[in-house]
Amino acid sequence: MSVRVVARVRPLLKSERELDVILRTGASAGAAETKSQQSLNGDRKLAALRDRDNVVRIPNPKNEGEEYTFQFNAVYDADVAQQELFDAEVAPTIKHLFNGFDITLFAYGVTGTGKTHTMRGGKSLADRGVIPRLLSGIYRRSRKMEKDSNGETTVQVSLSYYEIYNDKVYDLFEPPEKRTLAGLPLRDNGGKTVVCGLTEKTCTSLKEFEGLYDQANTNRSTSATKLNAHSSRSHAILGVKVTITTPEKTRISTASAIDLAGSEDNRRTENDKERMVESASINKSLFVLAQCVEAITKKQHRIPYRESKMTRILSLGQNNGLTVMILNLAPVRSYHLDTISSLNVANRTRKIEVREVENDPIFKGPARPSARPSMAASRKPLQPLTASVNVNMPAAVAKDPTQKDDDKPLKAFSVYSDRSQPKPVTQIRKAEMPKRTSLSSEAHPIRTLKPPRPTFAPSQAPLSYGDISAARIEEMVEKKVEEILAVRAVSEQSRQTQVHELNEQLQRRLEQLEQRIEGTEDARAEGLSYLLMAKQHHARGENSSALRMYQLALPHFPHNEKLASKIAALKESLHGNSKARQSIAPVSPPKGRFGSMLSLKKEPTLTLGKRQVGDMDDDDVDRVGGGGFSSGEESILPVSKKRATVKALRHRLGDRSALDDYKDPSVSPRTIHLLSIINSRDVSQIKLLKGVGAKKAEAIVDCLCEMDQASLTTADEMISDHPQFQVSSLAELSTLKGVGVRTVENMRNGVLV
Ligand SMILES: Nc1ncnc2c1ncn2[C@@H]1O[C@H](COP(=O)(O)OP(=O)(O)OP(=O)(O)O)[C@@H](O)[C@H]1O
Repeated sequence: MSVRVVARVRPLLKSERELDVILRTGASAGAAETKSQQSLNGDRKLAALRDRDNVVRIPNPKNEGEEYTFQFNAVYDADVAQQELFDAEVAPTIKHLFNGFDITLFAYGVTGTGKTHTMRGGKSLADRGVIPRLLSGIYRRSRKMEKDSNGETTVQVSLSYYEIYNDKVYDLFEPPEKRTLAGLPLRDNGGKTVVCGLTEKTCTSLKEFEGLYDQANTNRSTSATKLNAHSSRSHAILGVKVTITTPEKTRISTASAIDLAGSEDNRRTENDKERMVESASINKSLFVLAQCVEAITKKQHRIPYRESKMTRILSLGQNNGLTVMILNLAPVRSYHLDTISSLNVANRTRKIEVREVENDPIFKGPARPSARPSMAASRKPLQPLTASVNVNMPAAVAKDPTQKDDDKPLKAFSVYSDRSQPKPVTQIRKAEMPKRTSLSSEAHPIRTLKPPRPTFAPSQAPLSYGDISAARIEEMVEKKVEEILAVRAVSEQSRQTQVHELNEQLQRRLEQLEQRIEGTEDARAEGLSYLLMAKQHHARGENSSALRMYQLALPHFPHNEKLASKIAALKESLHGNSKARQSIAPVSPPKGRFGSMLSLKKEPTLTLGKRQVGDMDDDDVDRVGGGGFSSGEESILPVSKKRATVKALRHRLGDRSALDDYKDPSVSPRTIHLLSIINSRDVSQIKLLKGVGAKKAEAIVDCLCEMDQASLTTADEMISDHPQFQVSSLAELSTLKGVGVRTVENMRNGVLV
């Protein structure tokens, strides 16, 4: 089953104007069909609840005359009440939770779009959000279940609540002063990511929950930003563990309700230093989430879950059960690009499949047959007979020998063959084969050797073969089987000990590694990431932000002269010292025989201004807000324009010289010049290239900086203005994030030498 993605458009805030509304909602052509199908499937009530719009339309930022259309499972307009959203999207998941499925509900969207309002909501009954309503539903169902079973079934609800703040995990049930610098570590446990040392509180009623939840929320990191007076500065994850115990079994399932922090465009936030760091961390984790979504939908081998704690915990596409994503949207123009970016991520998320697997119950009492066909399942156990049966053995033999039943041997226990595992069976049989033949009631070639049955007189009991009595045979079989079982038990025990020891060793190593990474190396990594951010800001010409980041890095590298002089230079530069500005300016492209950027055609900038939606190709995925436009069928682009673009591209790719250049950069001065511009990491120059806008230029520089970071190990290397990673060919250039063959061709064609 795929992730269910629903969009919710928030109403206008007091500061916003009707005039600026750019989002439109509506129904797609196939919506009616889907609804009638749902009704046919019998879920009429749910179908009625979900009988609503399913499409969001937003204008093309470059051409207001065109609209992009994004289709979701449902779309909730600004006038939709909390209750309505809950009834249609969350209430139906509760029964799955009680059937042993895990459920994940998460709110995603730009800052100030209503995620916290949706998940937590307000204080009044009508304003309550998804989370308190979910708990209310869980308690109601628990009570009913307990009542219907006359108290035989009990349901226990326990809670954990934590936040991921600056990529560190903190327990929200603990006061902030108890937090450690490194936060709580994560572990992989049977395919699930778990937070170690988290408080788990048993909670017996909604009232108790409200007390705990409200108190914990005071521990959550929130602040006022320019875009939201109560902005969440962290991702908050509430885990609701439901344990259902019946006389036979115990089943545990978990509902995770996640209020993600919102992405922020720092050109609009005017964030201070602290907010900036938070914002960088929030944006990074959301960027990783978008990358994970993209990698999953493109079926890539590597999904970068581990690059952020949030994605590791969310494990989108790896988690079992049901997942519902609520995409929160602001309807106004000031969110235009961010909204398109969110719509794209959500659109891709719809295509992610989640395994609909319920958690295994734990049975009480003796071991139950496994649901999975296994050796244990196909094997019938040894069935010991009671002492009284043993006592009656002679009597049984004394029965009328003509009766068919009497042909059956009497034995102290039955041994059944283990068909799918012939080896051990052969072992048992081998040992007893000659004797067993006489005990078998079935036709057997050796049977002829058996003394004729009628010759057995009652006085000859117990049954004997030669000198060996039946009792002796049974005794031998029993002994042999016991021996085999004992050997097996010993080897199983030693195997388990080995596995246990190995697990412990691995655990120890893991802990050491984690301590290294999260402890001592954490500080250094944090310092390096400030330097990376500084570099990225610097490349974009955002010198004051760059300075802030360098200053934040300083405590991590206190004796680094280069860093100190960098900060001094930036300070001077910001104070208008043109000399200093020159010294810290980003690396300019080499002005060699191929000329400077001045020799570039003026055309790229002009083309960019007039660029139409139809000009977008697959390489444009990250053009807007880092999220990119989906090439999927829901992002509707004018088909004729698409065709024209493809045709033009084919024509260009058909150009021999272009292909030659692609293979060998050395052949064309144009190629070398293009690469020098790219390697300059100068956003202001790169964005002038044909087919590259400011966003794409930033994405390219960010990508190069990240590659630098990957190849850099010291702060000195990081501070250095000499980039480490050099793009050396067009092929290499086409592998950068957000760039593809077509973009490269575009860029190259725009370069004039
Ligand atoms: N459906 C809605 N109805 C009424 N008010 C809403 C709705 N959605 C959002 N709001 C209001 O919009 C403002 C921003 O909402 P909220 O704080 O929930 O945003 P957010 O996405 O959680 O932001 P951040 O990511 O910064 O935490 C709040 O004042 C909230 O009350």
